Amino acid sequence: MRAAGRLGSGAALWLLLAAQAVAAIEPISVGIAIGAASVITGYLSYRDLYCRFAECCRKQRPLNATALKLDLKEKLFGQHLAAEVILKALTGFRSNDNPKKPLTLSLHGWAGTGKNFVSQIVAENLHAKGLKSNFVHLFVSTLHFPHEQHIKLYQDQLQTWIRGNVSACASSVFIFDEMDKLHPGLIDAIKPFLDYYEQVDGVSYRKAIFIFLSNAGGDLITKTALEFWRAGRRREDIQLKDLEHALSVGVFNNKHSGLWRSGLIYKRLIDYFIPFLPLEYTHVKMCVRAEMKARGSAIDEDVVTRVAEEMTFYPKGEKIYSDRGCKTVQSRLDFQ
Ligand SMILES: Nc1ncnc2c1ncn2[C@@H]1O[C@H](COP(=O)(O)OP(=O)(O)OP(=O)(O)O)[C@@H](O)[C@H]1O
Repeated sequence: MRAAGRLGSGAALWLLLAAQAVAAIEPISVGIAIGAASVITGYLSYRDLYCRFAECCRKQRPLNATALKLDLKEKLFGQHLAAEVILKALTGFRSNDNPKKPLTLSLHGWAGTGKNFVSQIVAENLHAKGLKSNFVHLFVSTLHFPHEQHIKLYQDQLQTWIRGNVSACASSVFIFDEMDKLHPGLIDAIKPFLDYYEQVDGVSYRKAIFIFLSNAGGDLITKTALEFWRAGRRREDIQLKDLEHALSVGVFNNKHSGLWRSGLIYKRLIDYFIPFLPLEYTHVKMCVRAEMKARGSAIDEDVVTRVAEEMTFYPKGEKIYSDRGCKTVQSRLDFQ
């Protein structure tokens, strides 16, 4: 939808040069002048101009894979599997102009290992406003679906909400936190949207992204990490194949996973089960340093050590993994 037809290129150039000349004299006029010239010449449509001020869902906004890779490398600690799989899954999905189904990721791990944190990074790389974007939607089980007796109502609301939002923006992102606290069966309401249909009631869901976050499977992930540690093998040697299948089966058979006997698993509609490994003492220290940096403070290694040593580590004998990951680092830092 163009605001005006294009003028001849000579006239267009003249108008832009005139706008620049005005800008040199009076900088405040620059936006208005260039904006007006652009609209008149057809270089910018009303929509382009509008999108400079308001958030727009740009269908073809490319994913900057380099920026995402850098974010994951620099900000996410101790999660080599998650970083690798998320980068691959997102770049593959977004570089495909014609995906056959929406991308569905299921993130698993104990508290404070970075599942919400990574969702935030992903959201920011997909939509400039990140979690605050109108096209990124966060559902929290205990907040949005608290009562077991209202499952049917929640299912209807969820379908309506997702349908409405994908109609408005095909590349919408939906994040479901606390999946392990979701009533069994509820999530199956969105199964038709995750399937390989070209359209459902006139809406295509194929460009949307669904991310599930869950503590379910955390024990299984810890067990594998511990086996590697006890065998003297490097944490970085743990591969997705060491965990992914066991994770999907474990979650499918776990009544408290939100995906118990779920058609999403049965029909293989979840593209990746992504394990978040339990965090070690060194990772906790990295989190403390990152938090200090974010607060603009100088890194004080004594404080870093003090905060890390205040955390509780398990299993009882070896004390390798922080039982809350990096979750209480921020509040502990306040007390130093
Ligand atoms: N692997 C990590 N790398 C860097 N920072 C992390 C990591 N894990 C956690 N953090 C820090 O700890 C905070 C809390 O972590 P986060 O909310 O992502 O945990 P979670 O895995 O979603 O936990 P829960 O299962 O309880 O929701 C994050 O905001 C981040 O600052």
